[in-house]
Amino acid sequence: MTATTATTTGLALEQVTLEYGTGDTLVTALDEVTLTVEPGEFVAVVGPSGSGKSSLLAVAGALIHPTRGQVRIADVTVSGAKAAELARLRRTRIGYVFQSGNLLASLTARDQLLLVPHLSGRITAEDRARADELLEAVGLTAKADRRPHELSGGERQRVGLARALMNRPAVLLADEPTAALDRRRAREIVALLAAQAHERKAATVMVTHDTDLLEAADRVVHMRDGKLS
Ligand SMILES: Nc1ncnc2c1ncn2[C@@H]1O[C@H](COP(=O)(O)OP(=O)(O)OP(=O)(O)O)[C@@H](O)[C@H]1O
Repeated sequence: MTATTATTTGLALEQVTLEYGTGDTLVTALDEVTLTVEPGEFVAVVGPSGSGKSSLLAVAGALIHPTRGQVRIADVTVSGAKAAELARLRRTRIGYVFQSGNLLASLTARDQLLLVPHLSGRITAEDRARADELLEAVGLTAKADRRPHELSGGERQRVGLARALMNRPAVLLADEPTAALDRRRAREIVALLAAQAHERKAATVMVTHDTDLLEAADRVVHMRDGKLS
């Protein structure tokens, strides 16, 4: 097994199997999935409901240990890591973009971003500069002081993307990031995600069931019954 382990500073899943339950209730959510995503590469995972897409992201984001197989995130082998190391890995090397932004209602757009360094300790001048740079990158400089209810769905999702980039993630994971958006805004967010993945060299995986959104991806992989093709 070690001889075939891929080396990448991005994301590598090697023959990953994830099972839920046991016996009669056993579900194989991921079935020997192998996937390598290089830094700066944008991979779309498409597949029907229940095919294992969210399970793939949970494993790739070090949220769930696979039943079998290896996951490497930015050169850290997840199976060998202790809980504290995994928590640090999630906080410092992985960015998540959620379906509907997952913003805190009481915080301005800028403060949503500054919450990331705040949770790791303290906010530095460099963090403030980075937050402003990221808000500019997603086209929200003029709306940095607005709270979520003062932003459109697409704008909220842009804030979610900028927040996911705050910790300079090696791995960027997006779970149906366009679910709450109309077609035009969905395309805009995916284009922005692709551009940021490339520019910031994040190994990026976007899960979607929308085959209209695949043009922006460098690579498309299909998931069916827990298997990738
Ligand atoms: N905690 C769990 N316990 C038991 N089975 C689960 C659990 N989570 C997911 N599953 C099962 O694992 C399989 C894959 O689920 P998963 O959520 O990864 O699919 P998905 O492709 O993301 O689906 P959707 O597009 O509907 O979100 C499904 O059969 C699902 O019912």
